[in-house]
Amino acid sequence: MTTVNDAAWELLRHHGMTTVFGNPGSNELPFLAGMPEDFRYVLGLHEGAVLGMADGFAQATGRPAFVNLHAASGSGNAMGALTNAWYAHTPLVITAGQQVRSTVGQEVMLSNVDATVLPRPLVKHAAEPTCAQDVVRTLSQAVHTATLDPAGPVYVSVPYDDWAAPVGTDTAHLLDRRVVAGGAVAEAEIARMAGLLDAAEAPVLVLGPDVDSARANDDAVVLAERLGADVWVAPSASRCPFPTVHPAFRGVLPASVTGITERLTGHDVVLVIGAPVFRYHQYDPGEYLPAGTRLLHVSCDPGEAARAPMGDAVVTPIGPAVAALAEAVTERGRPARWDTAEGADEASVPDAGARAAGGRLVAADVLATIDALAPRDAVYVNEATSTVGDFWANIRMRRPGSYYFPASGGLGFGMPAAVGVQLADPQRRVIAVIGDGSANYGVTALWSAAQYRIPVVFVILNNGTYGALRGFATKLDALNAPGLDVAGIDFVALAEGYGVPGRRAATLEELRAALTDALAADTPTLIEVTTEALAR
Ligand SMILES: Cc1ncc(Cn2c(C)c(CCOP(=O)(O)OP(=O)(O)O)sc2=O)c(N)n1
Ligand SMILES: [Ca+2]
Repeated sequence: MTTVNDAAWELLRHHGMTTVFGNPGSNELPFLAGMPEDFRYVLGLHEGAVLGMADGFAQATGRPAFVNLHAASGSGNAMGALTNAWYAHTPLVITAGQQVRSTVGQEVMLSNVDATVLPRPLVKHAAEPTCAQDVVRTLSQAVHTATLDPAGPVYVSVPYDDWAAPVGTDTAHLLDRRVVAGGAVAEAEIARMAGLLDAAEAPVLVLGPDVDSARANDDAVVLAERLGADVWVAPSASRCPFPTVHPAFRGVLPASVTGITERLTGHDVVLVIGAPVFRYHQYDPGEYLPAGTRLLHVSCDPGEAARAPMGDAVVTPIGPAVAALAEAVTERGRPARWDTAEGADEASVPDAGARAAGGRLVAADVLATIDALAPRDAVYVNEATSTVGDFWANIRMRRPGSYYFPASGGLGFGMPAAVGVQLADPQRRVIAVIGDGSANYGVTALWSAAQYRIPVVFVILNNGTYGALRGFATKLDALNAPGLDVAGIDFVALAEGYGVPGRRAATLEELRAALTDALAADTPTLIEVTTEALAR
């Protein structure tokens, strides 16, 4: 007899989802007991780490990842990580074990009461099948829903007595379904936008994470070069959609209304692709756009397009849209200003003696040192929040899939996501730059990195404080707020406790030596660097 469990694994294999990121409880064991030989289970010690690893893995592969969590308590632990996956448009199928169907109403131990309510509003869909024979179809629906534009997480709760039940007769149809989005670019709208761009005196591009998710970076370069347009990365950047060594690259827009308006002044048409308009952060009301500037918005997400406070938007798949726009606009020739831009592709190796006040290393110099030693195709996972500006000013990124940052700012993404990205892409070295504050939200990922020999280089920038919050406390006149310092944590001891060798670096020489050794190793390393308390 074919059971629901047999058919579920068959469906996951059909979709190539043969890696299970999980942390089990008794509710999950009847499902996991049937795991076939050709699947691998990646255990995370906290569900936030499990989801972060799956998020990194899915973003790096561009394919849906499979997660198995424990009932309500496990799902609840993952909610913080889910905020990032939701805003990153990450395709995830998150399953959670439910108590025996007939006992949930009594709310016996480990009942996930109102299971489909718990993950909302951070999932595209949440379901608990009404009978065992609908489990496999529900999982099939989850895979397609997670994958269709805009991609995103889906949650399925399954009572554990369903797995042994006989599967329904219709399951075979699910294995040969093909479900694709229209994909046809909105030709007329793209043509209209191309016309407006051609007529513009000084167009400018603002590119977001979905350009990198669609691997449309090269077409974005063609579009910028044909238009002779400078390129900004959209604010609160969670991906790198454009090579930072290209002379058109101007940096990341600040996450403030007035800051963005200032940077866009002088441009009569702004084209935003693959990002919401905009992911503001600090509140400083002002004019959304410079007077006379027109904003055009290309998004794969109807929600983004509908809720924007300004601009004309078209909802369409990002990859084909960038290619179509690059094709449609008129070639203007390379602007002279690009040729005077200093060579962006030379490493800036800092003076070895550079020190901040108090003798601590300057974060920018640490980042420049990492950049100088890293492979040209290194992948970075960044979660050091007060030094994001230093990061983008010092780290050169050339290829798609080079940068990941928590898309909703939910900390605890960095270390787990770095493990997931490195698992997805063993050909490229992953370097995680993590603040000492952020590290504590995802530190158990070190254990998974050690257990599965996933060679991430974790660099902890230890300034002993929640630096970004100190920055906000100044802006918000709240410097007497408590809870802003995290002094005295020994990350080398923590790392070694989880099985990852640790090195301390108090000078740039020590950092260079530790980095060189770490990059030569095929196992994970943690390097703890003591840095200045606030970015310059
Ligand atoms: C899960 C979670 N908890 C708390 C915060 C609040 N928070 C916190 C606690 C920050 C400080 C991070 O400190 P860090 O040491 O990682 O980096 P910096 O010192 O460079 O800011 S930034 C920020 O938004 C958050 N974003 N996410
Ligand atoms: Ca810090």
